[in-house]
Amino acid sequence: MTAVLDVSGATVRYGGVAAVDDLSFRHEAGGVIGLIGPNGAGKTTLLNVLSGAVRLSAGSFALNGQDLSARRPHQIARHGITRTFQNLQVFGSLSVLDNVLLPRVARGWGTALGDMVRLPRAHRRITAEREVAAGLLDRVGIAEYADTPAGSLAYGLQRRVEIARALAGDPALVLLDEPLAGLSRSESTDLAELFTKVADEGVTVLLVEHDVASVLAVSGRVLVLDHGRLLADGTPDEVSANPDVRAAYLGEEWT
Ligand SMILES: Nc1ncnc2c1ncn2[C@@H]1O[C@H](COP(=O)(O)OP(=O)(O)OP(=O)(O)O)[C@@H](O)[C@H]1O
Repeated sequence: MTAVLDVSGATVRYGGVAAVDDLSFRHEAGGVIGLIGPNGAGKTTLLNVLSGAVRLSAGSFALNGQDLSARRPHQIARHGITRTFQNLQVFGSLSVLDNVLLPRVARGWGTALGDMVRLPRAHRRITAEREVAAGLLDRVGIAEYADTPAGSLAYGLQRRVEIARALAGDPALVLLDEPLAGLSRSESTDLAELFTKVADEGVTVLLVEHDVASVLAVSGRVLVLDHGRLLADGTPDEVSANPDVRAAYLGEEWT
């Protein structure tokens, strides 16, 4: 069976520092994969690699058997890996629906130009895209805010806008970079439930998050990085019981 994600010997060096150091893992089962580790462990660097923002110094990664390690971010997105960012990236003055519609329409820009001379077809296409975008809002639980300016929503709801936009690319794998940062406990619990729902719908979720308790609660598999290397890999129970993991978190918050 082809792995959804196959990371092999992945290494990123910054000068003398290996932010990610000969990291290998395969993931075939879908679901939510939690990626945790102390500060500076290499989590964000790995996410940046998988989304094409950072190039590997050595090694490779493949999605569904296709090596994507030399591809650019937009190509990687087209091949099925999309992401959200640590800092919210919503267009505050645009409506929630337009935030999700925009990347879908932009993706078909060549077609849009052609459409200018075939207006009925353009109208049908935009109508269809709006329906898809509305469906995405419904999927992430913000359908009622479709016409609201995204910037006026509570922080937790803006996170959902970002997730809807990541899902708009029809990904096989979505990378979430600290989606719970800055949220209240109840907002965190609500949003974390969404990750499980997205995974149940068939999109593999790779979740980087400092809130370890939430990661353990929603992930089927947890990878623990330390100094760019895989320190532990297992179920939430296995990882929680691992003394090396607790030692690595010494001085930092552990659940
Ligand atoms: N652009 C860069 N230039 C130089 N060093 C970098 C760069 N990006 C990351 N690093 C270093 O690589 C290592 C891993 O950093 P990274 O941000 O990936 O860790 P992290 O696990 O995401 O940490 P945190 O939990 O604090 O966000 C750190 O030592 C960091 O200082």
